[in-house]
Amino acid sequence: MIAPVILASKSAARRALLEGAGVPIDIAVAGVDEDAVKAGLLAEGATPRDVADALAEIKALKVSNLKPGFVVGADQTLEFRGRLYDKAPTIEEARARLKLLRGEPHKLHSAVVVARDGQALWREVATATLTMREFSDAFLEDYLATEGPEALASVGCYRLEGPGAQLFAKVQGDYFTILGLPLLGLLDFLRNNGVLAA
Ligand SMILES: Nc1nc2c(ncn2[C@@H]2O[C@H](COP(=O)(O)OP(=O)(O)OP(=O)(O)O)[C@@H](O)[C@H]2O)c(=O)[nH]1
Repeated sequence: MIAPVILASKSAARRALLEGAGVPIDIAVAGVDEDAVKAGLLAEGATPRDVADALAEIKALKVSNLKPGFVVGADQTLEFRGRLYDKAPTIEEARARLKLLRGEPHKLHSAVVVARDGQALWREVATATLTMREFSDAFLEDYLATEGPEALASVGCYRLEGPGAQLFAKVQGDYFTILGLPLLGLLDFLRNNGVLAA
């Protein structure tokens, strides 16, 4: 029996991706004050991509100092016109966000870091570019009524694998990256380190 990998994330999508791929995992939420870290990094001029990488590392390192074995930390940031956007806290803000992104391309930066015993061993940051179509206000209201609080759980106010697919004209990038985890590189690391069969 191989030791489970620890996923330092509360993300249901990340858990589903790993368990769906057959990776035995335990969950340990890092409890990092992400807003404070993000504000500090942005004040120093960090890019949205850098912020995702740094947060993934902080979460992985924090849990790896507490628990043995491989610890996976992850983070995803949304970049629109060079600016980082966080999850929308309310449906009203989700509405405003989707109207902002309507008809335009935005980027999702998904970072993953594997750590063990307080040391980062491997990392990857992958970026996808998604272009929303010019959906109507009426469509948006139906979408928000259908998606409800789920729209607040993801950084772009959508689940690509769900009703969110109807928001898009074009998607360029890796599906797993969009859902929040550069999975294929992580699976490669796990195979190269004896966790998964090669
Ligand atoms: N199901 C789904 N989730 C998505 C999609 N795009 C982004 N997400 C989720 O949006 C969230 C991005 O926020 P993060 O701050 O990286 O992660 P989190 O959910 O807060 O969880 P932590 O790793 O504990 O920080 C992640 O849970 C992603 O899995 C998508 O298309 N589908």
